[in-house]
Amino acid sequence: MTLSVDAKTRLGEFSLDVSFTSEQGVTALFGRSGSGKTSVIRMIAGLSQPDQGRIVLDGDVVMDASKGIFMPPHRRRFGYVFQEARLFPHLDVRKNLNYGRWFARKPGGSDHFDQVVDLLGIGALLERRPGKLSGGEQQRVAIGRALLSSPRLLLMDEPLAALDESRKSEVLPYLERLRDELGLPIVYVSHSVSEVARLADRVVLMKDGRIEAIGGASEVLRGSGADTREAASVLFGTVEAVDEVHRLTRVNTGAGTLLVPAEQAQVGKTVRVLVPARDVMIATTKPEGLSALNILSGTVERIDADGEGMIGVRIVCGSETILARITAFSGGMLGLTPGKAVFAAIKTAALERR
Ligand SMILES: Nc1ncnc2c1ncn2[C@@H]1O[C@H](COP(=O)(O)OP(=O)(O)OP(=O)(O)O)[C@@H](O)[C@H]1O
Repeated sequence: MTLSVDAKTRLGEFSLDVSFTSEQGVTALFGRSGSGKTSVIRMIAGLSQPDQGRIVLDGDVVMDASKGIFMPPHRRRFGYVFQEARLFPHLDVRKNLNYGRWFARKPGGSDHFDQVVDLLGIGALLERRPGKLSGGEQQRVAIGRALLSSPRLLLMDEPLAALDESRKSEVLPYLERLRDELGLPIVYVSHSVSEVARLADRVVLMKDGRIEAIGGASEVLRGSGADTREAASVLFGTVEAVDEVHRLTRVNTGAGTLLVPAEQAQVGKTVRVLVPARDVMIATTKPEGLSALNILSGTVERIDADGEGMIGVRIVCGSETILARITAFSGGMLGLTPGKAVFAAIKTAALERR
């Protein structure tokens, strides 16, 4: 599957000019509020039309401004999930889900219905109306409704943004299952580093209506997060052991072995570990008597000042690069320069299941 998007347009004062391709898996459109993410996903969906450009899915031209081609949204067969679930309040969950099937060119049979219901864990909710569901449950039903329209591509615009933290963590594993089990390409709009780190295969970083970077999640989040305060490293690793007593998981990564809070990981599974740059401390001698569980040795590769009194220090640890964000003052005190041997003490690392 290849989605190629080329679009140039003016929206009032705002000018948008983007060009990217998205392959199989999850492509995140990532960036600060107002960077243009929603505008791009709306153009892909056919809910708005750019002044210039072309949008093609696997050779099927859904929009070409120069040729006057504009396929209406329902003919594109792209599923769309919004920030709010937008379910029909007077219909129960089953009928809301069936509404999606009416839009399918070739609706799947009851097997497909059961598969989607099972994938999203909504079997017990079928007879309830949306008013009797939590926000997370409503969103899972909305995703189910989109899937039952048998889309060629799923577009999701901040599907977790309206949920509180505990609801977000309830829905996230279902999004991972979607990604891993259905093989349906997904374009996912988000401004959350942790969501992107956890879900995205490829990240399109947007700023002021332009694309600032495109690449793998680790590369883009480490290189230049949408906000440098949120920059983070994403390390891929394998679960080596789980310590249920201390609720810790030992993960082998290219940077070394890390102990990460999590008690439900499966030994042998590939996982992602998110290390926020602001939670990495740097020492020039191996620290002792420190509460941080993970201390990695490495070499400073590069130092970037952000103009706000902070520096981003890229440290090569084994085959990985970890980003630390510390004050320029501390950097000066430690005499950090490229090539210097250092220790990175990681205060918090979060396991992002894969
Ligand atoms: N129809 C429109 N007319 C005028 N300006 C618009 C229109 N649609 C969007 N904009 C402007 O375009 C800019 C980008 O908006 P957009 O919603 O795409 O950003 P975003 O990155 O998705 O932001 P958020 O995360 O807050 O949803 C904003 O400044 C917005 O005000």
